[in-house]
Amino acid sequence: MILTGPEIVRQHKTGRITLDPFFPEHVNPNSYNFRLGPTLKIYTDEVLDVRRPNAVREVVIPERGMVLEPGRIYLGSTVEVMGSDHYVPIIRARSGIARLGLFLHVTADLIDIGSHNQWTLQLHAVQPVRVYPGLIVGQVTFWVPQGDVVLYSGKYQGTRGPQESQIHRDFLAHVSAVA
Ligand SMILES: Nc1ccn([C@H]2C[C@H](O)[C@@H](COP(=O)(O)OP(=O)(O)OP(=O)(O)O)O2)c(=O)n1
Repeated sequence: MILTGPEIVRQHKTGRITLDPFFPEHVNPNSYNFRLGPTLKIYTDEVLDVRRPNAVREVVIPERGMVLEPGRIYLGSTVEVMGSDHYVPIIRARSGIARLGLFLHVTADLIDIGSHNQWTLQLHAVQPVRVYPGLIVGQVTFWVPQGDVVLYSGKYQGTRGPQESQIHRDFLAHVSAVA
């Protein structure tokens, strides 16, 4: 079951949903719009490695905008700190952004219950597209879970701004577990 816009507002008022900052005009019929934060991280190596940390450079998106090129992943983040201990958030692009061929995430739309963060966006452009800091790029939906709730306590908890992949930490833990 997905929450409607008015129900998102109600649950935000009671503190069961975090949307910070909150703007009433960002409420949609069944989602809440979020904005693109001011910084992007770009991997500097051509070949990425799941076993190791991958170096990034950080850029600030100028007010005049920045063109995202195809063939790269740009890690951005939401301006808003969002989350819920009661509902499952799923993030999507706004359709106006999708209609320009800009992906907001690369197959990672699911947010854990209990993840209260500025979430990381994996921006991927089909053709060159100019973006601006604070652009209203995406929307978050909230879904009613069924079953016992276990709150997220993973490696990205408490983060702010774009976060590069930490999957190498899993790999090392896995290797030492099976060795
Ligand atoms: N596009 C996304 C998707 C997820 N997240 C955040 C919120 C999620 O609760 C957290 C972890 O997501 P996953 O469980 O999908 O990722 P991992 O399994 O890699 O991380 P962990 O081991 O911490 O669970 O990352 C994010 O910021 N941006």
